[in-house]
Amino acid sequence: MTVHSAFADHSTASRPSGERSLQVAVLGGGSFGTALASIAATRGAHVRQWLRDEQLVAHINEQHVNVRYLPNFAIDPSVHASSDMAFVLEQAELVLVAIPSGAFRAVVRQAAPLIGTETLLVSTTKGIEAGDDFHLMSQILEEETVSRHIGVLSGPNLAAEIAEGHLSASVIASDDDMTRARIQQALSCDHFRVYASNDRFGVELGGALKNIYAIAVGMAAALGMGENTRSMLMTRALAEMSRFAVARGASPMTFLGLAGIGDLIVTCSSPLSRNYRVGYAIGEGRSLEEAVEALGQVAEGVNTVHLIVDRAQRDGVYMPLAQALYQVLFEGVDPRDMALSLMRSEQGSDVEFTLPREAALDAQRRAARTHPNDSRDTLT
Ligand SMILES: NC(=O)C1=CN([C@@H]2O[C@H](COP(=O)(O)OP(=O)(O)OC[C@H]3O[C@@H](n4cnc5c(N)ncnc54)[C@H](OP(=O)(O)O)[C@@H]3O)[C@@H](O)[C@H]2O)C=CC1
Ligand SMILES: O=C(CO)COP(=O)(O)O
Repeated sequence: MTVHSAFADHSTASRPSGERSLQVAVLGGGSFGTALASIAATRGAHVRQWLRDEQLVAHINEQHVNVRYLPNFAIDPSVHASSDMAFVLEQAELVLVAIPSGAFRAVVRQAAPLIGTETLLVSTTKGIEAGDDFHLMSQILEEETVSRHIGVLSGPNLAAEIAEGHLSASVIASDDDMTRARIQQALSCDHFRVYASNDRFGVELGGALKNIYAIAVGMAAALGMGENTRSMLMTRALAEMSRFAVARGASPMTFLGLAGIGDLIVTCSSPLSRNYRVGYAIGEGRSLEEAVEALGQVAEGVNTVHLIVDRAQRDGVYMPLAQALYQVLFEGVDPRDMALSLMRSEQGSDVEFTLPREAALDAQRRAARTHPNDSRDTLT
């Protein structure tokens, strides 16, 4: 097995000198949690990482490799893994939570008694909690802990590429300017940049929503659809994502940034994305269950699509791509039939923030009334 030492290669240039070390806790031993733990350590922080698998804990501490999630990369040797939550959180000033959405609340609840009002608390998870309440991860952090410094880290961040030292960037979103600035200090290094945003809700929704469309694009790729198709899907996905997020109070501008279009591009383009891989497998003819089982990790988009379609229906937000994916994944609709039906659906406005969708549709209705024989109905 070749173990690259990209983290170590970049550490010397990045480590600040003469500063008191920040105490960082990472909850979660998956690939992103591990990559972030290593980055924080190369920046000079004292890093403890919590995971529940004792064998993996021992391996990380002895071999400095996460054999399950990032087998080919050397973790900064100062990262200390443990399955003891109290030990990991003892004195932690910054806590990064990298746990899938299905287990997020339970883990945060376990950590909560050890988190103070001044602890910086950041979710890296791109999902939505199952249930009727439509809770994002940062809302869970707010509900379950007393921390006054809550943030969300999201962006085009394939963990394996970060681990390899590929130049990457992310967004820290928080209402609190000190939280944003301190996370930027703690995590930015020669191969990882961290930009700031005050639209926590928009950044978080961007990360959760793009997973849905990565499944759809993976499916289209496996079906042999071309680059025009990919581009159309991604751009219309962006329209849908921003429509949904804006209806829930986010800024449309956020979707022009790293946590919007940036993350959509990477997740819809790379077989390293778990969501893309699930879509690809389904496009090749596997069932959803087979695709998820073969992946062996969590593809958040599978649960997110269900929650988004439900919420969009209740709130009256038009989301044809998400709806179509839902029907393919859960109602047995053939993806090719679905593609044709989408091609025959309404053609509204390109960018709704310049030409509102209703205005475009209204003009089409008037044209259809005054020139009924010019073309087929575009509003079917
Ligand atoms: N991987 C990536 O490229 C990126 C991921 N993200 C986001 O970050 C989040 C974390 O991702 P990632 O690091 O890849 O990890 P995963 O989503 O693969 O999660 C794996 C970690 O969570 C632990 N875990 C799962 N269920 C539980 C539970 N019930 N109790 C305790 N621990 C549990 C796993 O433990 P065990 O091994 O014991 O099951 C493992 O340590 C994801 O939600 C993802 O959306 C964001 C950017 C990039
Ligand atoms: O969020 C990611 C990249 O930014 C990783 O996506 P996946 O969860 O699909 O692997």
